[in-house]
Amino acid sequence: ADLDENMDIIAGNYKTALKTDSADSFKQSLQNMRAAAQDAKQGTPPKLEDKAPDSPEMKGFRHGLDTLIGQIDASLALASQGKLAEAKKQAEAFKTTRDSYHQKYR
Ligand code: HEM
Repeated sequence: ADLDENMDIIAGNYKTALKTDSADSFKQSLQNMRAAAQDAKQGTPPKLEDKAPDSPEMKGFRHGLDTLIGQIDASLALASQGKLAEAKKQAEAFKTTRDSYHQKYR
C-alpha cells in the first residue's frame, strides 16, 4: 500500500485499540498497525522525494517506523500477559513518536 494508505490503516486501528475493552480486539488492532508500519518502511514521504534511499533523512524516517514497531511489540507483550490496562497506557505513548516524526517528515 502507499504511505498515506498505511498511515490511514495505522490511525484507524490505533483509534480502535485505544477505545476497546477487549484484549483480542486490542491485539488484533496492534497487529494491523504493526503490519502497516512495516509496509510503510517501503514508502517515501512526499517531503523526501528528492532524497536517496540511503540518505540520513530516509534512514531517519525508517528508524521512526522501527521505533513505533518496537513500542507496538512491547504493548502487545503486555496485552498477551493479560495486562490490558498497562498495554493501553503504553499505547498512549505512541503519540509522542507519531508527533515527533510527523514534525520531521510529514
Ligand atoms: C500511532 C502513530 C501514527 C499515526 C496514528 C499516524 C497517522 C497519520 C495520518 C492519519 C496521516 C495522514 C494520512 C493521509 O494523508 O491520508 C499520516 C501521514 C504521515 N505520517 Fe503518520 N502516523 C503515525 C506515525 C508515524 C511515524 C512513526 C512516521 C514516520 C516515521 C509517520 C510519517 C508520516 C508521513 C511521512 C506522513 C505523510 C504521508 C503522505 O502525505 O503521503 N507517521 N500519519
